Amino acid sequence: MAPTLNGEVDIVIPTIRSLNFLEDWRPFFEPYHLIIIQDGDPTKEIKVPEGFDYELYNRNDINRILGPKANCISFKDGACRCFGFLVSKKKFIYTIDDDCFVAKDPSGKEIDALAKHLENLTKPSTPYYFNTLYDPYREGADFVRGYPFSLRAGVPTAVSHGLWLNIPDYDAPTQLVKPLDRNTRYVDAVLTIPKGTLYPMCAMNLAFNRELIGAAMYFGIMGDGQPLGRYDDMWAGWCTKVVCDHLGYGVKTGLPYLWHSKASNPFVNLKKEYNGLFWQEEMIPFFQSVILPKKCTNAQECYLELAKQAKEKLGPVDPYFNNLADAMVTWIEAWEEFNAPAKVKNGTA
Ligand SMILES: O=c1ccn([C@@H]2O[C@H](COP(=O)(O)OP(=O)(O)O[C@H]3OC[C@H](O)[C@H](O)[C@H]3O)[C@@H](O)[C@H]2O)c(=O)[nH]1
Ligand SMILES: [Mn+2]
Repeated sequence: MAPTLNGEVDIVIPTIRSLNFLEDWRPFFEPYHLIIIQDGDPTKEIKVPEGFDYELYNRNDINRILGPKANCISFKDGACRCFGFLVSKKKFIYTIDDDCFVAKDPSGKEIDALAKHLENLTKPSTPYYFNTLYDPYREGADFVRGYPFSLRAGVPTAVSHGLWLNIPDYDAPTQLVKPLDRNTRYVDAVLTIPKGTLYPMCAMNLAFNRELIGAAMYFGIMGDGQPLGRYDDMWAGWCTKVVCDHLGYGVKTGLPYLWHSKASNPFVNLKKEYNGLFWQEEMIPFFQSVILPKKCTNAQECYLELAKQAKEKLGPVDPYFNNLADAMVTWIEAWEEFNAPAKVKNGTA
């Protein structure tokens, strides 16, 4: 188990509701610093349970801190969470939704999701050759026969994507036709997503190495005033995976699980994600075809190149993508304002 890295971790929570869920996480989260992004009406008071060390930002704060660049941070969408990624100074970020609670493993033991994410992030990934016994660095497992020794050191892990029991993260059409579906299947595995493969990244239980990939973990312009919503984490997932593949970092998915307690309204969701259901048939082939030049040697440089290609290739699909590409550039400008560009070479920050 990874050591407690509480000096190197920020927990980022977007919220429009109450933060009572933190009581459930208190044993695991109390040693850590929270960055709370209050979305929606800034005059509404958000109560944080006693005993937590936190900073809280509402829309007025975001506008005051970023000035004109604030227009790259979404309003009335969970995508606002990436402001927390921007202002953090820590090496690791864990982001969690406010309707997610502590899950139990099949033995009935409470799952310390954050500790498992930190373990995932501090152990290597294996994107170049699939290990059929899954995570080879796990206690009681290893590389199987036929696995090349030249690849057994693995690569640095940039993203740890956790899963959810109970309410599954379905898109609106699926949720509308299968409202009673509950995820009861606990799969005891952590997989490295192979190089060249994209995946639908969900932000409700997500951790990443901010120094390696933070600059590319931008959640786009979604929600209020935008023709797209609920594709914030999808866009960030596609961008970060392409950047990780280029820079030689790994992305893991699987354990840890948490308990997703609440289904959002599928009718509201359908309106938010409607364009995305069509556009994803264009967005995904775009990311599958992206080639980043060798001169891009860190996440910021890769991301600016991605913004350029997204404007060229997706702008003709809809003018929204021109605005999104511009917002990606603004994000990097803000990122570099807040963080002296981390010159990351060979995966060590
Ligand atoms: O306008 C908003 C709406 C929500 N939030 C915060 O975002 C978190 C997710 O919200 P919620 O749990 O209601 O939505 P889900 O459909 O379950 O979430 C999925 O889709 C949206 C996101 O991508 C999310 O990561 C997915 O899990 C929650 O903390 C809300 O308080 C907001 O800030 N502004
Ligand atoms: Mn939810």
